[in-house]
Amino acid sequence: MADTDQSADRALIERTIAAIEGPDHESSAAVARAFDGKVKPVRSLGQLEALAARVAGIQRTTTPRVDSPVVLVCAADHGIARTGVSAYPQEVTAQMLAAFAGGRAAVSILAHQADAQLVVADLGVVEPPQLHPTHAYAPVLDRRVRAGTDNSAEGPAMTRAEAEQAVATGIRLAEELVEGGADLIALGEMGIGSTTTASVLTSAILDRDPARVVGAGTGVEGEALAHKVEMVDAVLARHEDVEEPWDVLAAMGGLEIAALAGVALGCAAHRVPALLDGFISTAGALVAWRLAPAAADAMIAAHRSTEPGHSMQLQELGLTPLLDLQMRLGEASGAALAIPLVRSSLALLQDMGELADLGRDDAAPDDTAPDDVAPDAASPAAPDGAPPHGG
Ligand SMILES: O=C(O)c1ccc[n+]([C@@H]2O[C@H](COP(=O)([O-])O)[C@@H](O)[C@H]2O)c1
Ligand SMILES: Cc1cc2nc[nH]c2cc1C
Repeated sequence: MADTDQSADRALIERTIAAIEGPDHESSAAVARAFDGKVKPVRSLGQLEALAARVAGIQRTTTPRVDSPVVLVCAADHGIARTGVSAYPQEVTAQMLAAFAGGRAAVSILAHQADAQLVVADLGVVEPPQLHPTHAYAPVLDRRVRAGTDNSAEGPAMTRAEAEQAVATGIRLAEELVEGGADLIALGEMGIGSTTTASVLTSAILDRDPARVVGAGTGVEGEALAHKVEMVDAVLARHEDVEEPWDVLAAMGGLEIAALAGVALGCAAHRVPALLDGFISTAGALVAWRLAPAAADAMIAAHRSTEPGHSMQLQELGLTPLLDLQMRLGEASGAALAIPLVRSSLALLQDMGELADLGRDDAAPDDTAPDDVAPDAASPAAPDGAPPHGG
């Protein structure tokens, strides 16, 4: 890559991080108060009220809207996948890209149900998919940084310049979507072997025991699961001296996770809610938070994946998931499912009647404090100290 491209990537990343101003708590509080005046018992819409208040804070308006949601699936391959850590072979990544584009994958159906546009971005699948005219349901954007990462148990997954390029590519994707009118972006991913990479990053960034972080992924059990934990241990041991966040990302990978970190940063800078899917998408969110803690204020957790590390990530980011359906599919399926919930919360805010109009004067208690209604909206703690690999 030319030096000029590299410095353009760095400048974009710096500019984006500097533009993140955090949520508007006054808009959140105003929305919470507005809900207290609606025709219902106070706080009876539970998390839906907090959800609308959070979107209001992110969009910095008392009239939040989600009219043009986009489901973005970032895809790439992982060198570590060739060490027997997944229940499926690597070529499935490219095959699934064709399935997304053909409109028959789970996320194709769920994005359609949610009236959301599906966009797929190839950050570095080993063999790009063969697409035909019938693959017209969703575009597959060529944003390839390289053809898959290297095996992180043997060396760095990628160079630091490639990690920066992948993050900058994610920022550019978010910017293009926002320029095209997207007012919410659902973050999803596809890549065989990615739960191993996400486990490595989560263990490193949160300083957790890999044995407690690693889960079944696509369905590894028994001895295969023990081998997966050993591989995560091996990657962490191979890079035990790496601490600075960018070096952690480059050493451990992956390309789509780096891009999703960039998308999360871009969303935060452009006041667009980033609706997180499962364990791998949230690994991208964790990287974004590590680079810019305030980016977490623009995130909404769609669901809780069955991967044990996902709950650890969400806790650290201060996020309460909207759904818990024991899903572990990825590809933005859980995020797509939560889009109608977000829209419903905003429709309730906009269209419900007022208790006052019923002639009641016990409408709204005057003790409403923003912290009461949006437990989720509190800023998560900035990463403190210098955990191993955490920088
Ligand atoms: O989102 C999740 O929480 C999730 C949990 C388990 C598996 N996945 C999906 O499965 C793939 C990774 O699983 P694996 O076993 O190959 O590491 C990848 O394509 C993900 O989209 C996703
Ligand atoms: C078939 C299949 C579909 C997926 N979608 C997301 N990750 C996936 C992994 C596999 C194996």
